[in-house]
Amino acid sequence: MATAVHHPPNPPVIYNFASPDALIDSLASFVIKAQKDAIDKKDRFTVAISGGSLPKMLGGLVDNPATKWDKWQVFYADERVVPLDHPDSNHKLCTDTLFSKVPIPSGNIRPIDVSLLDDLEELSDSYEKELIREFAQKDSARSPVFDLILLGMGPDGHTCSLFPGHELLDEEDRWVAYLEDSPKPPPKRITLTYHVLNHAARVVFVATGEGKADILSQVLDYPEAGLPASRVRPAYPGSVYWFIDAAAGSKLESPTQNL
Ligand SMILES: O=C(O)[C@H](O)[C@@H](O)[C@H](O)[C@H](O)COP(=O)(O)O
Repeated sequence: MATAVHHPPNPPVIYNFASPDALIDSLASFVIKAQKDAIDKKDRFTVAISGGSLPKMLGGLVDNPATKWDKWQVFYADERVVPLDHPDSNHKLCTDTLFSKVPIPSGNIRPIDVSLLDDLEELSDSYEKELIREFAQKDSARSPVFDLILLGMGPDGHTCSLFPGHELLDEEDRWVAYLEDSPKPPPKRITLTYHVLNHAARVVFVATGEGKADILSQVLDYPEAGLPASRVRPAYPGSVYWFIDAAAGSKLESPTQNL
């Protein structure tokens, strides 16, 4: 009987750009390539997207004829527990910044169920069920394999709503979890867990600006410190990519590549 070979995760690939504008163009090309791979294989493209500065870095997809929006199935990597038209909502941010500018069918975007805002456990369960419908039922998979997860990183090394020292860093069973004590406001959020992040085919982090330089070095040069963003290491053959600009990369010791 053949023995299963345990392959270690692929090392992070770090793409360094002279400016945010150059990054935006290359990121769009990367996303289009991932989209093509996914559609060729299964005629749909599953994407998770975070808030913060990330959505505006996807501007290269607007008016881009290669984007097949009707094939996208979009989930939120994390969401603040607020109404969808609230200024803190990641759905509102992504809609205002990106989705309102492109022909994506509204049914292809999965916001949280706002009838459950008062019950975080029910809310995160219902979002997990959305993922189960998308992945377990369509792909007959035991774990969700997103084609692409697009993430930012906060100044403390958090990603999604996974914060340093928080008990959710050890959540191994849930696909979606909730927290009521986020150190970044607002306090109530739901988030994808590492179970989901580390089963993805591709995770892309985007980090730009001098303000990210110190933490980027800690996350990438000293992964053993275990900051939340360092723990995103998709299982083989998945990969994690970092799209950074020169300012964010100014303190980095790890080797970077041009794209
Ligand atoms: O809901 C959120 O707060 C975000 O999803 C969060 O995880 C964000 O991506 C990081 O905090 C980075 O934010 P910036 O890109 O704005 O630095």
